[in-house]
Amino acid sequence: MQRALIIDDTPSLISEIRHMLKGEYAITSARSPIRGIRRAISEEIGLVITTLKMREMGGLDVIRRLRSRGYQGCIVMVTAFGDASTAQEAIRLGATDYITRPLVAAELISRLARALKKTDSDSIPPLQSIEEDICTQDPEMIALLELAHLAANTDSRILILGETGTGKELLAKAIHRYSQRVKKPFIAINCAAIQESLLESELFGHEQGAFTGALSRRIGRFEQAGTGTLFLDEIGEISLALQSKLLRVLQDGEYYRVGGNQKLKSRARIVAATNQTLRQRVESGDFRADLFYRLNVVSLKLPPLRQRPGDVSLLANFFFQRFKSDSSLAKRFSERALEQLKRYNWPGNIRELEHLVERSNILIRKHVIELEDLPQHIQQAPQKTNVPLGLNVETALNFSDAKTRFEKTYFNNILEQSGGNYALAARMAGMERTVFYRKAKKLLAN
Ligand SMILES: Nc1ncnc2c1ncn2[C@@H]1O[C@H](COP(=O)(O)OP(=O)(O)OP(=O)(O)O)[C@@H](O)[C@H]1O
Repeated sequence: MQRALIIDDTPSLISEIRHMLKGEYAITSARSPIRGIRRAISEEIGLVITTLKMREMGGLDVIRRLRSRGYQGCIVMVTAFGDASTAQEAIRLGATDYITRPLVAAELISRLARALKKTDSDSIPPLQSIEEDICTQDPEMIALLELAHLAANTDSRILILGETGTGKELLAKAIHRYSQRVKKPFIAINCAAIQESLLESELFGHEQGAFTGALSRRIGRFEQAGTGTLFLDEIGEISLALQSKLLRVLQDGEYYRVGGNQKLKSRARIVAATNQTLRQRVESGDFRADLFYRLNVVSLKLPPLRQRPGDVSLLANFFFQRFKSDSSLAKRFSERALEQLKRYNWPGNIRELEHLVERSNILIRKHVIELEDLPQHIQQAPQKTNVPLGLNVETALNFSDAKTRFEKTYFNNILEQSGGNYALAARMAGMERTVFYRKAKKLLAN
């Protein structure tokens, strides 16, 4: 028997619906919308019946959250407060149907059956807007998300630019989710995190015996992506030799596995990202101009967090909500703490803020987190300018904190001097590229 989950906080309505659907569905219920959403997804329940007004969270939010987390089942909204505009809004957000009370058993049963049939025949869930997945109130970001939404529905290649932690991968995933390829794979590869010698086989796969250690045939990311989306992160890091191989795939869609002679075709949509100024790399001859133009059909530049101070409190609250336990109230930063957070430079951008919230949530046993509870380097952050190298580190810090602070400033500055080019920055620092990359990422996230 098909399972159905009723999400509502009034026991009388739950038992009314339960009674009407007895023998038709295996009914289960959740009086907490948050728990209901989790159950619908984790238990893969095919039908969700929700109401509009609940204390913990409204029904429209339930629909929005279910769809933004990839729930593909049928959602029917039942309410006594229905009006045309709420119905339209529910449908726009992804509800399959909308039924107004008082309920009549026969009508409810037939409408649910019709809604389930419609869900089965719909190949693509209703499109929502990218803005709902990505928290922002910054006008520049909102304009960028509108453009991303338009581009998502085309097959154009997209180049996402932005400093580390600004949300490039999140945006790439949202673009995939709002594209016609949503039911196909989304495959990501970070070109900076993989050794140059292995990157080619990661991308294109290899045949058995292609090189020492290639014990069996392995398919690469292009093949895994199929007709889905391939996200090439840190594209600016690939060598000139690999750039020409990539160019060939982008030009005519053809490639070979390493050590193979069977011509393969790629039909994946390419979304690439970089935290470098690729144009400068093209001018300096480090990045092929023809590849740059092939990738840069639509370009989306994510602003750093320090340029969108209005988003700091919005994102902080969003993360506090995410990290809170079911029973507790979400924590928050005090006004003074928020003022300082808005002044801070955020070299690791949103990832750094997310980690700060996660840590504050665990370590600070107060509901409101004060300025004094923030890490020293944030409390003492002067302004949103370049952090000076800081050789006059306060002796108030212990050695380990002072060392971390120095390293963070060093990596931040050297990356800025290299225009965000990890390979160049690693050379300037005299470090191996992948080691430099891993260390920079770790430091700038905290
Ligand atoms: N606008 C946003 N709303 C909510 N969460 C966000 C937003 N932007 C980024 N995040 C979160 O911040 C973290 C970093 O984002 P993401 O990994 O997409 O950044 P990135 O630019 O790809 O980083 P890198 O260049 O280091 O790979 C993720 O956990 C992501 O979910």
